Amino acid sequence: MEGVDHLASERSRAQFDVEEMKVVWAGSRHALEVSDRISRLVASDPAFRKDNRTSLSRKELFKNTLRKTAHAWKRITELRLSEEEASRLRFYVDEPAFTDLHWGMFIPAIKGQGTEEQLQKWLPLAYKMQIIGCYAQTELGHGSNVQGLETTATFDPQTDEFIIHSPTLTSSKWWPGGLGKVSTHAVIYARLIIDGKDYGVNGFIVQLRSMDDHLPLPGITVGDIGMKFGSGAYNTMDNGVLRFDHVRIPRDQMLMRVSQVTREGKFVQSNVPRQLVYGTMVYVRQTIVADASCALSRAVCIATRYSAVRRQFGSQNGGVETQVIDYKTQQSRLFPLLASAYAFRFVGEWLKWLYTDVTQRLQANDFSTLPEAHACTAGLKSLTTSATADGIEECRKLCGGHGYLCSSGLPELFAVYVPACTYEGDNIVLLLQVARFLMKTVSQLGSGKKPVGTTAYMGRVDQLMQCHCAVQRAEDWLKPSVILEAFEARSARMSVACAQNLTNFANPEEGFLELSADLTEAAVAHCQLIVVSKFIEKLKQDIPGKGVKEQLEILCNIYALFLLHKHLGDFLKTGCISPKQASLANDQLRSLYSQARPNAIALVDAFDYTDHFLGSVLGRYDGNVYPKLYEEAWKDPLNDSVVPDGYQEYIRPMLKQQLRNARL
Ligand SMILES: CCCCCCCCCC/C=C\CCCC(=O)SCCNC(=O)CCNC(=O)[C@H](O)C(C)(C)COP(=O)(O)OP(=O)(O)OC[C@H]1O[C@@H](n2cnc3c(N)ncnc32)[C@H](O)[C@@H]1OP(=O)(O)O
Ligand SMILES: Cc1cc2nc3c(=O)[nH]c(=O)nc-3n(C[C@H](O)[C@H](O)[C@H](O)COP(=O)(O)OP(=O)(O)OC[C@H]3O[C@@H](n4cnc5c(N)ncnc54)[C@H](O)[C@@H]3O)c2cc1C
Repeated sequence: MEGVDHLASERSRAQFDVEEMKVVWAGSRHALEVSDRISRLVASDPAFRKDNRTSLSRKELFKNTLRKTAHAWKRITELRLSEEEASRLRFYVDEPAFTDLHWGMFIPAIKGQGTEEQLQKWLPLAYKMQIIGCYAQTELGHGSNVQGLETTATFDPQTDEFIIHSPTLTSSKWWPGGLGKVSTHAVIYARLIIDGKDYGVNGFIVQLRSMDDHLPLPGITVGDIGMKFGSGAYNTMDNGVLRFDHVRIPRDQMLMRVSQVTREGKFVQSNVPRQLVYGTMVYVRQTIVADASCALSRAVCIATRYSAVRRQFGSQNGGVETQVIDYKTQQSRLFPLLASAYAFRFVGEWLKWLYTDVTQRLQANDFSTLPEAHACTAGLKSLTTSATADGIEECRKLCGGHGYLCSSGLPELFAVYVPACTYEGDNIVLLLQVARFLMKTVSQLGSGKKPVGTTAYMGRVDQLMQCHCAVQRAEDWLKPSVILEAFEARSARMSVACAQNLTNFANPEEGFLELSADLTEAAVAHCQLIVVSKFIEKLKQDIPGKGVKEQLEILCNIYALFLLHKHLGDFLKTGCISPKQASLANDQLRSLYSQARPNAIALVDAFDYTDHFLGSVLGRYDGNVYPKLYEEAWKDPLNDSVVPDGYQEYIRPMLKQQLRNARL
């Protein structure tokens, strides 16, 4: 029935103030106001319609994206939206596009690695979109191994230029989003060569296309790399291939904050660490963590609402059947994901703070926290994107058969999201970076250098190697100190075990390769500890609103105990908890699911997603699923005609043949 809220009774069961929870989710009252206003603006604009994406051809899809991005830019300028509002608008338009890379990587790369003069020259053009840029680092032959990039930038002292060249097929730039068909400029990464000497990989601004007719400039070959996973999905993006044939650019187009090349061709290293060349990746990894909570919460919102609508079995005396959300198995799959969405939100907030802090320190030439910022952004990007990709797929299964329909919104969400496990650093490669950081931390423990920040707990390693979990009753697992100690002990013991095993190898690098699978597990344990501890820290804040803090406490405990249950092997093997304590944790978890159950719908309402943004018949706010699913099916282009195209050519002759055979 139109206009009826089928989930009203669910909403009436909520034991907390949903409006206040919306503020917590958004980060502040101001952020909620902006987000709410902009999401409604996008939802009410027919130009941002997105329900037809899966039936468009690649060319139509791409042109449609160009139209939407142009319309979005028009609205941003007409309404004079602030940077924050404009970024929310792009978010709610919900279509991967070249603008993600322009605003998300090209501009940050210039900001982070350019000199003052370079910022003055390039940023105004980029901010007004008078140039459109992308981030061209990855090549056909190398993505993870940035030091293995082959594109060269050779300094020519005669003309005061760099000659950008792709010496091999594998040196072709491959993957950059926005490169294939749109970008006029790129920040490219190439090996700096002066007088035959290789100074490693640096960033350069290169114009790719003419500002008059958009044709590639001389010496440049550029195009799209082809269709990607899923229909619609990430195919709105023109991931590209790019080759240079001795393309000349002025010397002042090398990004020179980290290192400079003088007019005489002298290489000068600033007093900033070389790793700042990788700075844009640190920035984007941090935004990807925040984005993980958005993608996961969206899938969870769909699966939770649908689980309350869907009924199967359990009818007594002709009464209504059981809502599938009431099955404990459904709860044990769904509620940890709901809790993870909140956990990732808060760790994302914290990571943003860490990133801002490290940026301010870098400006004051304090580089001391850079290794930690790198390890945290790399590790949390890996942890949250892997969990989110798996979580979206789990939500699809939680919705049964209907979850497989594009109209559920889940297949497209999954297809758009999964590359996050690969881009901006393959998740395993990133965990190995965390592992290196942990091994370094452990190796320095006796040296008097006290571990700080997220590894401060390693400073109590002696105590953590000995401690015994104090849990005697299931309720003891609700104490934050108990949870923290278990996670700290597990992480410390796994890292120390790896460090000890490494000493069995004469060559530490060989040892690192041999033990890399164990090392990634230690890295995961450390990153999970960060997420759990930041959730617990969040709960120490003053959180207003009836019942809001209590709900968050339930979610925090679900998150931690679910992880404990999932990684029981780690906790038992390292002797952090006993089998009896593991079973008490499980009892507590079941009880927490029961406490979360009446609040589940309200907890996903707190994400404040419009039906337009969710793009899911199953996740509709009003729960009016069946009539809309039915309606949606008839909109499929296959149903445009009752008898399909191809009947005369293929079906009819086959049927006739069968008839003839039968008569014989
Ligand atoms: C809310 C809305 C948000 C929306 C968000 C949207 C944003 C837009 C998203 C758009 C979508 C897709 C974009 C995708 C873009 C890309 O994929 S760009 C390409 C990304 N590529 C990678 O990530 C490559 C991964 N590889 C690397 O990062 C490095 O090569 C690697 C770190 C793996 C290894 O580098 P090496 O140089 O070989 O380093 P090591 O020898 O291992 O280490 C040397 C030391 O440097 C330290 N290090 C390494 N990286 C960093 C860093 N980034 N920052 C600081 N420090 C770093 C490392 O720890 C070593 O330190 P040590 O010597 O041990 O002290
Ligand atoms: C949708 C999408 C958008 C992208 N956008 C951009 C962009 O805008 N700009 C850009 O420059 N790039 C972009 N990329 C490229 C992306 O950053 C790389 O694909 C990514 O960094 C992974 O590198 P790779 O492809 O070389 O993977 P590989 O490193 O070749 O990975 C292959 C396998 O090898 C494993 N492996 C690799 N090294 C190690 C190791 N040391 N130890 C153990 N295992 C290892 C990996 O775990 C993986 O299983 C994009 C990629 C995708 C999919």
